[in-house]
Amino acid sequence: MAVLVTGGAGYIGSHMVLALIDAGQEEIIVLDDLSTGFDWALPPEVKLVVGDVADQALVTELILQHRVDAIAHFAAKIVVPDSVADPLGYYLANTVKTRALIETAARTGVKHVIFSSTAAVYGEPEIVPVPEDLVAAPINPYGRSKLMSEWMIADAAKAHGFSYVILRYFNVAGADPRGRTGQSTPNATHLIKVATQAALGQRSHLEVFGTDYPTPDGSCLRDYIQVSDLAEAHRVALDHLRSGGDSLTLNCGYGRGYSVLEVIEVVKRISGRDFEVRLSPRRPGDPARIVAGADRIRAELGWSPKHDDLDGIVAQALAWEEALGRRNRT
Ligand SMILES: NC(=O)c1ccc[n+]([C@@H]2O[C@H](COP(=O)([O-])OP(=O)(O)OC[C@H]3O[C@@H](n4cnc5c(N)ncnc54)[C@H](O)[C@@H]3O)[C@@H](O)[C@H]2O)c1
Ligand SMILES: O=c1ccn([C@@H]2O[C@H](COP(=O)(O)OP(=O)(O)O[C@H]3O[C@H](CO)[C@H](O)[C@H](O)[C@H]3O)[C@@H](O)[C@H]2O)c(=O)[nH]1
Repeated sequence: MAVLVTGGAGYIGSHMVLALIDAGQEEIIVLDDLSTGFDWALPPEVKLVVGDVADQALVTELILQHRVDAIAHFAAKIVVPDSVADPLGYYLANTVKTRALIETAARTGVKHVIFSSTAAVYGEPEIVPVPEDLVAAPINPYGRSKLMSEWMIADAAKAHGFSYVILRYFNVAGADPRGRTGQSTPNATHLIKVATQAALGQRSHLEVFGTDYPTPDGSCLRDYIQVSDLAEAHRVALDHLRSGGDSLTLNCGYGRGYSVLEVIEVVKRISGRDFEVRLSPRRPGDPARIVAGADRIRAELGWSPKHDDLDGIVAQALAWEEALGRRNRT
């Protein structure tokens, strides 16, 4: 039984590959077009195929040749403000290409699919922490592109007899505690990554996008989940499906929100470095607060996070950023 990991050379996918290896999964095939991923993010024993998830001939060949029983589909475009500027690009990358992949999976008899969805499907939820049953109402093209894919996967699973787990990630942060991989995208936009770069002097300053939100300090609230805990959620989801478990849609978060200003304070404290913070206008597409209702994944999969600690997440992000700086200098 082999697992096809699309987008496995990216940030979260490369942590999933490590989680699978650590759990003894023998055959792992990564399909990645390296648009934002890196071949060096993968251990040498993992087969990397450079290609597009929508290349149905290639994906069919990989599935049949390696007898793939499960696909973990990470490959996507992921930046909320970019999706506002380029909605058609996001619908192509995240919806149209997912359709092509799922069609290939259905035709070739793949049994299980794990899909990377997002808290962005909830939009501006009225209930926080947000439960999975809340009607999804995304407020940006990124969230809509992912919600459409969720619907396609659920419909196709019923029609074609595969099972799935849709994981709705909240804000993913941190790095492999053993330093094997981390978030490596140049010009990244994610708050914790940007703040650690500012702390290390790799950026001149950090902008806070919006201080007039209806939150305690006026900046946005997010639920930051450590990336290896998230990868472990995928691994237990795979075990669940392989042992005959039902299809599920689950939030991945800790159930606690931190504001942008709080995160910045933690980065300054943990790094011991001060940096310039500019208070700027709101960024398009940002919801004010989004925090996971986090009970269902524990109940359904027995998932038990090991890194639910913002200080630790920031320390990992700093360590990875320093390692990346050394790598880029050599
Ligand atoms: N980072 C977050 O906070 C976050 C939150 C919620 C959901 N997600 C989802 O998690 C998944 C992984 O995100 P990430 O943060 O690791 O991003 P990433 O950009 O590091 O990884 C995406 C990977 O997919 C590859 N890729 C993109 N399009 C492809 C295609 N058509 N064919 C083959 N490979 C392709 C890229 O090269 C990259 O390696 C995405 O689906 C994203 O929407 C991320
Ligand atoms: O330099 C920065 C970067 C971010 N922010 C703020 O920090 C918060 C978090 O922003 P990120 O860009 O780190 O993450 P998002 O919440 O926009 O989105 C992330 O989490 C979402 C789920 O909540 C989606 O899944 C998406 O893929 C993923 O990028 C937002 O309020 C944003 O405005 C800043 O103030 N300054």
